Amino acid sequence: MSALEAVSVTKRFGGLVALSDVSLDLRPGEVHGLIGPNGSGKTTLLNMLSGYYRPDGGRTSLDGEELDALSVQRRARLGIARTFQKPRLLPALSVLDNAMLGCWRDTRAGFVETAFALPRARREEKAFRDRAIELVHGVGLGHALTRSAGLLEHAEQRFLEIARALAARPRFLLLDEPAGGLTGAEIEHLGRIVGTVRESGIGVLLVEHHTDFVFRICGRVTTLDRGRLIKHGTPDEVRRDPEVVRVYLGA
Ligand SMILES: Nc1ncnc2c1ncn2[C@@H]1O[C@H](COP(=O)(O)OP(=O)(O)OP(=O)(O)O)[C@@H](O)[C@H]1O
Repeated sequence: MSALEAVSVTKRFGGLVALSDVSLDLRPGEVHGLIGPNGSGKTTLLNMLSGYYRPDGGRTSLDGEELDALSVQRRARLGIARTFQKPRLLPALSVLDNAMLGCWRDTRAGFVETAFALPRARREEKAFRDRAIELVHGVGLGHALTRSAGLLEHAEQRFLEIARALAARPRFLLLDEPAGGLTGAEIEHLGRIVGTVRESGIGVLLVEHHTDFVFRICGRVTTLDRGRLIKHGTPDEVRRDPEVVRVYLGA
C-alpha cells in the first residue's frame, strides 16, 4: 500500500523512552493529526519519519520499503518534506529565494553549468522561479515576493515554510505545530492551505496542540501520551475517548 509508515517504533534518549512501540501510517491525500501532551513524543515521531532520528526498535517505511538507513536528504528526494516548530528560513534572503530553495531536489545542472549560466542551468532556474512564485502566491504571500524573509510576520514565516516544503514536490508533508502562535483568522487561512494540499493528493501529518483545528480538518487522529499510542481513530472517536480526555483534552 502507498503510505509513509512508522511500524512499532521505539526511541530512547539515554534512560528516557520518548517513543515506545508506536505505529502510524500516513496515506496520500489525507490529513492525519498527531496530538498529545507536551513531551509525549510527537516531534520525535515526526523526526523519525523525516530521517533526523533512527528508531531503536521497529522501523519506518515508504510504500513498504524500509527507510531507516536513508538520510534526511534521501528521504526528501523520495518525497518526504517537513516544516519545523520554529520556522527555519534564511532571513536575509527574499521570500521568493527562500521558496526556491525548496526546489533543490530537482536540480540537474552541475556547478559548471550553473556557474557559467549555461542553457540547462538557465532553464532550470526559470522553472524553479515560476514554481516558487506560484506557491508563494498560493500561500497568500504574493505581495511580499521580494521582501526579506526576516521581515515577515510570524504567521507569514510559517506560510513561507510550507511554500518552501511544497516546492520540493513532496508526496508527504509533515507539519510541526503549524498553528502555533497564529490568530484565529490565520488558522483559518492555514486550514485552507492544508485543504488545498490534501486535495492535490499529498498526505499531511499535522502535529498540533490546537485540537479544535485538528478535529476539524483531519480524517484520522493519533494520540500519544508519554511515548505511548493511547488512541487512534476518527476525530469523533478520539474526542470522545475517556483516556484522551483524561490525559489531554481534560480540564
Ligand atoms: N534530542 C533529544 N535528546 C534528549 N531528549 C529528547 C530529545 N528529543 C526529545 N527528547 C525528549 O523526548 C520526549 C518527547 O519529546 P517530543 O519533543 O517528541 O515531545 P512532543 O510531544 O513533540 O512535545 P511538545 O508538544 O512539547 O512539542 C521529551 O521528554 C523530550 O524531552
